Amino acid sequence: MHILKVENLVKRFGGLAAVNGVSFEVKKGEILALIGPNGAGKTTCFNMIAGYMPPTEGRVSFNGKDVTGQKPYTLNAQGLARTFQVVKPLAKLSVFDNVMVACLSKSRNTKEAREKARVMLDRTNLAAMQDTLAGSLSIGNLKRLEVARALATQPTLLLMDEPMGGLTPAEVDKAIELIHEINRDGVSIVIIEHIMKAVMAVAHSIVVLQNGEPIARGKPEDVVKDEQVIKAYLGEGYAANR
Ligand SMILES: Nc1ncnc2c1ncn2[C@@H]1O[C@H](COP(=O)(O)OP(=O)(O)OP(=O)(O)O)[C@@H](O)[C@H]1O
Repeated sequence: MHILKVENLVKRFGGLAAVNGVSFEVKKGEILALIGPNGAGKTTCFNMIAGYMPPTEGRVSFNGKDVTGQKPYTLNAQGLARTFQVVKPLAKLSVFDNVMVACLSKSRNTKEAREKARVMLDRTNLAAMQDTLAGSLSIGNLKRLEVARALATQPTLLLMDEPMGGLTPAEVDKAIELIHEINRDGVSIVIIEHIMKAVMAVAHSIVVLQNGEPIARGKPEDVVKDEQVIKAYLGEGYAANR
C-alpha cells in the first residue's frame, strides 16, 4: 500500500513549467529522496503535495485518498507534516513553547500536550535548551526544532526540505541518525537534500529532477550510476570517487 502517490504533477508559473509531469509513489515505511540541481522543482513539488499551492495539473493521493488541492492544516490533521528549507520557528517563544504549540494542535489537554512536548524535545536532543528563545538557536538546533515541531503533530508522512543545509559534518551525522529513528517509529519520509552522503545513508529510493522533469528514479545505488544523473547533477567527480 502506498502512503503517497503523485501522478503527473505540473506547476506553471506564467511561462515557466517549474514542475512538468512528475510521478512517484512512496510505500508505507519508505524513505524517498528527491534530488536534483538548484531550481529543478523539488520544493515546488513539496508545496503541491503539502497543500501550499494547488497543482496546475495532476493528482496527489495520500493513504489512497485524492487530496489534490487540500490545505496544509487539513492534510496535517490527516497525518502529513513538512519541514521548511528556511526554518520558521516562533522566534520570540522558548524552544519548549514552540513544540507545545504544535502539540496543542493535536491535543486540547494541556497536561498531555506538555508531556508530548517533553518526549519530542528528548527525541530531538533539545531538552537541555527548552527554555532558550528559539530566535537565538544555532542553525543545527533550529533544524532540530523544526523536526520536533513537525513530529509533534504525529505525522505518518514527513516531508523534509533540506534538513541538513548549513549543518556541520558532526551535525549531519546526528541528523542522519534522527531520520533513521523517526523512520523506525513507522514514519514514511520524503526528503529533499543536496548532501549526497546523507541521501545515500537514509534513502530507500531516489527520484531525480532536472528542469521540472524526472530524469531518473530507482534504488540509490543504481541512480548514482546513471549517466544522465551524473551529467545533470552529481558530476564526474562524484562518479569517479565511488
Ligand atoms: N512562487 C513562485 N513563483 C514563480 N516562480 C517560482 C515560484 N516558486 C518557484 N519558482 C521557480 O520554479 C523553479 C523551481 O524552483 P524550486 O524552488 O521548486 O526548485 P528546487 O529544486 O527546490 O531548488 P533548490 O534546490 O534551489 O531549493 C525555479 O525556477 C524557481 O525560480
